[in-house]
Amino acid sequence: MPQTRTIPPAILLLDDGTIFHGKAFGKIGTAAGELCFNTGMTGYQEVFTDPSYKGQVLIMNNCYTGNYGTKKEDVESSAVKISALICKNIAYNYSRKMADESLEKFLTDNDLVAIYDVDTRALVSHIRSKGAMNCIISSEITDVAQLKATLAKVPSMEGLALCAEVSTKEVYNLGDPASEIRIAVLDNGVKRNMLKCLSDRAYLQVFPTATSFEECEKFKPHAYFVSNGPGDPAPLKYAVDTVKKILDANKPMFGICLGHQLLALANGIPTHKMHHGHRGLNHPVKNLLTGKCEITTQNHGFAVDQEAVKASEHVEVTHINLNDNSVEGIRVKNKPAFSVQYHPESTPGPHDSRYLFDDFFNMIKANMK
Ligand SMILES: NC(=O)CC[C@H](N)C(=O)O
Repeated sequence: MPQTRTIPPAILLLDDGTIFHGKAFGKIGTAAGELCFNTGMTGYQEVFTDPSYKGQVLIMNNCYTGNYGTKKEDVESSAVKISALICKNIAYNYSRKMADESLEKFLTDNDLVAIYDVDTRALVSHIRSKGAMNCIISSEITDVAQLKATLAKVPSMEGLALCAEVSTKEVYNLGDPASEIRIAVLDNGVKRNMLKCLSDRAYLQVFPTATSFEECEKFKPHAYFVSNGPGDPAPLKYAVDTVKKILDANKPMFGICLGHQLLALANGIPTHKMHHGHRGLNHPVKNLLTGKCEITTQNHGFAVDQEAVKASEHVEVTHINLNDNSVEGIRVKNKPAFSVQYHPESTPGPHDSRYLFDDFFNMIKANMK
């Protein structure tokens, strides 16, 4: 006899009052956050564990999620970081020889509340026209008034500082201590593959997000790496201060995503909340220094102000997004510092932009002479 499952219903309520009904998946419970969508067809496990997604409820645009199960190594941090998940269809059965377990088991082990059988195309269209907004999902509460009251207490992503919640609490080292290059990593919620791309070629000391420049200097680093991270970059005054000191000391610096936004803020260039962000694996970016196009992995809801970069005496745009012309990369004139808004470590995603790690190491070596 084939086993039958009883799948409890679940409800999704948006800040503007829109309701979607679906089926429960993962943990039976209630969870809330800011709605965002990712257009990638693969890489769900890496996306769910990317610490930059802290505080966000993720819609997967792909019509099926879970087809290839999950694998212990395919994570970008120690646990799932999204607040909740919305899918069209869930694959209970998976097929991949190398997989360890099903997505269902992985999400239940990670206490993640999810809903599926939702018209995700309609939901994404809604966000694309109305903009990012908070939402709540529940598979335990059916009373809409009660859900509305809980949702009203969820803070807005704008102005929210979240890095301290996902950054390392302890300083630790990675890579070969005998390496000629030492890099101080400011962990704002760093993805594992960024650390791998760096520690394959250097000895790293990884610091909690709020570590001062003076404290990092005790490691005697040749360069600084400022990582990705969740939330709004604008309230992170401590990190902006550290980046300013890195620049004042003429130390080579590479920033990714939140690290890019911090480099802009340290140069007096503001950031703003985007209408609905960029999240996916196929965003076309043009490198203005080489004239070449690269297909990039992205995950951000804030952006660097385009006009302010253009007007800046100290900073120039190096990369632009070919979909909307937004700023994708900057460099500081006369300083060894650059950053990109997208994810060159690209797990998941194409490897077109890995050359940026070569650029970083070449810059460090030139600076050591
Ligand atoms: N991946 C990231 O570092 C994201 C940066 C920032 N939290 C944003 O949403 O724009």
